Amino acid sequence: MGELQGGEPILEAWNKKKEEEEEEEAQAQLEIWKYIFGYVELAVIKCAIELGIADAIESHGSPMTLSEISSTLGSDPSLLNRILRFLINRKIFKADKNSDSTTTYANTPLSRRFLKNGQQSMAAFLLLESSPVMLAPWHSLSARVLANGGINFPFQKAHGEDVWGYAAENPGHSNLINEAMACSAKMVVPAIVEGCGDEVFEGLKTLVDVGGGTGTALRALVKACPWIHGINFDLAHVIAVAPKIEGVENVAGDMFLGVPKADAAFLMWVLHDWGDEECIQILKKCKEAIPKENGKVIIVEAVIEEGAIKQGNLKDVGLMLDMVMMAHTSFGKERTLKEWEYVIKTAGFTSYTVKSIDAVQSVMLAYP
Ligand SMILES: C[S@@+](CC[C@H](N)C(=O)[O-])C[C@H]1O[C@@H](n2cnc3c(N)ncnc32)[C@H](O)[C@@H]1O
Repeated sequence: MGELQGGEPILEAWNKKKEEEEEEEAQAQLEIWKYIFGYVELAVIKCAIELGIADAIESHGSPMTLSEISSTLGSDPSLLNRILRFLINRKIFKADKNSDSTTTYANTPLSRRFLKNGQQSMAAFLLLESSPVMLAPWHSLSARVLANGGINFPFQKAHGEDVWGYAAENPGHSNLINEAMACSAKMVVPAIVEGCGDEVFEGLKTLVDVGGGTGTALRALVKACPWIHGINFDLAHVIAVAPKIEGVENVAGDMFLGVPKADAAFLMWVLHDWGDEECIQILKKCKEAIPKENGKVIIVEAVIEEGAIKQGNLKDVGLMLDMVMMAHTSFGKERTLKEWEYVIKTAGFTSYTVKSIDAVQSVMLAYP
């Protein structure tokens, strides 16, 4: 009897463990397909953007039937039906049965991110990441990891030069990058202004956006803070196609050689493209460009922090971006707060603060 009483909990624990293992096995068998066919989502969404499905529904102004969408797009209705079925299953579009039993298709907040234009459009970003140029380097990621300190950069291996050199020589790809960055800038700048705009921008007369692309971030910033004169600073091939924006001056140059003088320097999604040594050089050039007494460098980047600053899904986006940096740049990476502190302090800044905003990135203010 004594033995049985002692044996029961052991048996129970053994059964529970077995059940858990079986559950994990079943889950793994389900999840594995997600990874095997992971590319399907990206490819079908790219197809939907190229077809202009969300745009067609949006300009129609109300939900559309399959035949209406397919005649607007000039597409094969049965193939389009299968594309829509896939995207509806992922809740990217919505389907409703009407009283006359016809089905109509509508946009959702998510499908509106795939409109070709508009404040919330992220279509250009998806088209960049799914372009053959950006997909090719992923095939050499393992070679990069095995390089053991040797030079084996996936982007160079695929295209013969780094991403910025390639962009300078391929205007089509450069445009894709500029448009993708503009999508993200349109989303992030309002989050910065809302999250900590007073502290960051008040009192600034001039602000230089280093690696500012075609000026989308400054366009939004000078609109929100009209007392600021913006200097949009980027490589010559980017500035050559930057539009004229009221309150913003376009300046071409190389941030490793020098940065135009201003009350503050703004660096959004620039430092993550570079290794520590390069970040320190860029930050030193920014420090030379701002006043010693009250200048600051505004760094807008993800902070990969173990649970502390950015939680949940946004943390996962930061980790995905880190993989993107590994595939697309030579030494770029997403950094933990400790790693940011290292580059900021080594570049000669005496103090810094970090603000969390409603975006993948946080705002770090570095003071000389
Ligand atoms: C990832 S994009 C970020 C663009 C913009 N800050 C944003 O967040 O939308 C990096 C930018 O750095 C620019 N860049 C790269 N090397 C540069 C250099 N040596 N000097 C100035 N800008 C550079 C690129 O042309 C590109 O516009």
